[in-house]
Amino acid sequence: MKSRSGPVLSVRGLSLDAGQRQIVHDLSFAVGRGERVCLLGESGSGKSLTAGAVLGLLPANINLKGSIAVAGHEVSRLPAPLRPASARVAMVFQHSYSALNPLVSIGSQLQEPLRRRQGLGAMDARIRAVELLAAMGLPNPEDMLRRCPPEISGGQRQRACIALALACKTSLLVADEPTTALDVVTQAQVLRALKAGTEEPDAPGLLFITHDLGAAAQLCDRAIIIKDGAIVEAGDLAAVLAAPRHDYTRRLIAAAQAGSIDRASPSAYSAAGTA
Ligand SMILES: Nc1ncnc2c1ncn2[C@@H]1O[C@H](COP(=O)(O)OP(=O)(O)OP(=O)(O)O)[C@@H](O)[C@H]1O
Repeated sequence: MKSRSGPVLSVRGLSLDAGQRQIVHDLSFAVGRGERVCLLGESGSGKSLTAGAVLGLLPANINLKGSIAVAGHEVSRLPAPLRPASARVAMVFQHSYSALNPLVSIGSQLQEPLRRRQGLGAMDARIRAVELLAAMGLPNPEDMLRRCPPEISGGQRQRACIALALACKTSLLVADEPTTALDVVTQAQVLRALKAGTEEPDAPGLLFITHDLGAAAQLCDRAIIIKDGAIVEAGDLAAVLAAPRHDYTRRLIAAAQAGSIDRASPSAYSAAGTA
């Protein structure tokens, strides 16, 4: 899917260090509205810290250089709570429990941002909450509204988290390893939910943080491959899979083929040059 307007996220010359230790080096990339971009790399390559910088949630000991603009606002030095409403970023975490209050019903948690951020009245917020849960492929969304997070499965909870992120109506959604804690069938449901949620006409751009090339291939339009905190390759995901230019990318593809080829886009993988 092509970007529908100017970038909702523009990262320029981003470097992150922890004192003497340089962790992320001079990253530059952009995400357009409605575009799904993966930041893909092995464990420890700097993906989560990059996501933290975009979200305004960096640990206190990490220093930042460079520029991050969300919906046109420069936010690199603004922690999340100080950002203007139009530059807020919604987030889906790996562990769905950490994003939800276990004692409050899914319906109440969903309706809160629909009322506060979208200005909907009680009745319209309830209708929209049901629509969002249905769009996530959740069975019996009316019933889901009444349930509390511990009363539903992990995959259902993660899809409720995606609905909650979409209810915030931000221009950018960051999902950091949202399928890693789930089994293969549930992963596919969550990836479908993310796809559905980012396909509406006014959908947010998605930055999908993952080490799982198979998951990225099912969801994303464009890939940014990161190794040791630096971009080694970036471009249209199908093109990267078909003709990887960097040895590291070839290794990621080979590892994905060896581990989970059945989950990935078969056409992309059959075309992948994995010398
Ligand atoms: N607050 C911190 N202070 C110092 N070093 C840190 C800090 N947070 C992370 N690091 C280090 O920075 C590097 C990148 O970490 P990061 O969490 O961004 O990697 P990642 O690619 O997201 O890995 P994973 O997929 O395992 O989460 C790692 O070596 C990590 O140990």
